[in-house]
Amino acid sequence: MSESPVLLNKHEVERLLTYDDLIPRLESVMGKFSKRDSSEIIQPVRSVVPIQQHSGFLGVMPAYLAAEGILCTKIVTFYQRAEGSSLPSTQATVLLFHPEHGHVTAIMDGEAITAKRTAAVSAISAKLFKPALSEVLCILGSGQQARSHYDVFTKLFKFKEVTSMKTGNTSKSFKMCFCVCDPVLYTLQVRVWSRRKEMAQRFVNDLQDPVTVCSSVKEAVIGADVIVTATGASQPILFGEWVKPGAHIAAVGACRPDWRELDDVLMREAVVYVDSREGATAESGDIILSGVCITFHQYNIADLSHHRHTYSTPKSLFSQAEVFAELGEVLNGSFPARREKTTVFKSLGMGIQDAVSAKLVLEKWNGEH
Ligand SMILES: NC(=O)C1=CN([C@@H]2O[C@H](COP(=O)(O)OP(=O)(O)OC[C@H]3O[C@@H](n4cnc5c(N)ncnc54)[C@H](O)[C@@H]3O)[C@@H](O)[C@H]2O)C=CC1
Ligand SMILES: O=C([O-])C1=[NH+]CCC1
Repeated sequence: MSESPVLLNKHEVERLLTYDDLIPRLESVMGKFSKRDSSEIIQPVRSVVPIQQHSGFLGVMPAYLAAEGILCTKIVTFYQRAEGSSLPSTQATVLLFHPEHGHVTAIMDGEAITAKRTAAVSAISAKLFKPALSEVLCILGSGQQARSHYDVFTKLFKFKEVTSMKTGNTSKSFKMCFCVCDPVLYTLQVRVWSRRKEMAQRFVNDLQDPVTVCSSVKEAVIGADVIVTATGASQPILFGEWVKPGAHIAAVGACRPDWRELDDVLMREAVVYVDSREGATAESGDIILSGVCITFHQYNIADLSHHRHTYSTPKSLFSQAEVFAELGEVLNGSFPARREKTTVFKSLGMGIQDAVSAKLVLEKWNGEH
């Protein structure tokens, strides 16, 4: 007879799941996933049931990680809620199974896992793609994801260190200049925007450090080095013309094929990374619907020799934004991190991320009992 499953509530999961432990596990599993070279990791694209009547969706996200002995599924619902609704728009439960015998070993809250693992993956993208000197972080949205992103981004990137030079006397007999490498700490500036300013203000009131509340997306993003989009928007809210060249955007919302957070200009100009190519091409409106304009100039070779073009009118086609690489392909060294460019990391969420998070929580809980 199998033992009863361990039951862990949101409070317990939040306590046990720390970013310091989680980030290396996510980096490792995403790097392995992107190798696609074995049956070691199985993760189908999320199955989604639309609940049209109530503007919601039910998603099932299974994953099997043979080497780690993890068999898991998350069941998640996500809804488009009215502003100020007291109900969470993303709710989830994670089940861990015994891979050999098939019984359920743990049932745990998936809201905390979803909030933390999504933010941790965005933070990994920022580590790889943000400009070297990043001083301004902008968060669009003020819900659960906005908060977890604030927490992990300010934990990891709170300060940048630069070196200052000092001169002084070292001995009585002669004067000498010496240099001291002194770390100077600059506080990362954080800006937040939300559809209703009072929601952004409420978000800020819960924080210890100063954060600027902005009245418009444009005001919030101009000059920002790192931008997190974590909204329920279904139409673009972030426009490429406002984005500082070289900035990094972690795009977390718009997880339906007909939803957008980012406009075509941004999708065209940025180098686009995703968590999973299959997930992104099935579920991301920012990728599926973004019209990238390709212009062809056709020449007649014979006429070229006389310096005349047969077709002087360019012909244009529209195609989807190109996915440059998966985050895991950068983590495993197959693709470069093009930090010098404007970069978008389009996150949809992956079952393997939930699976390693849940395993970590269970290990920690087992360690305490
Ligand atoms: N990539 C991933 O792995 C995950 C993505 N998500 C997605 O991230 C987004 C945020 O999720 P949560 O923070 O859990 O939701 P939430 O409901 O806690 O926060 C949503 C925020 O978006 C704002 N918002 C809603 N509709 C908007 C609109 N039309 N225009 C501008 N702002 C709007 C709300 O005011 C609120 O600030 C959702 O789209 C959700 O589906 C959620 C979990 C994981
Ligand atoms: O990965 C996830 O859990 C979700 N992505 C979009 C909504 C929920």
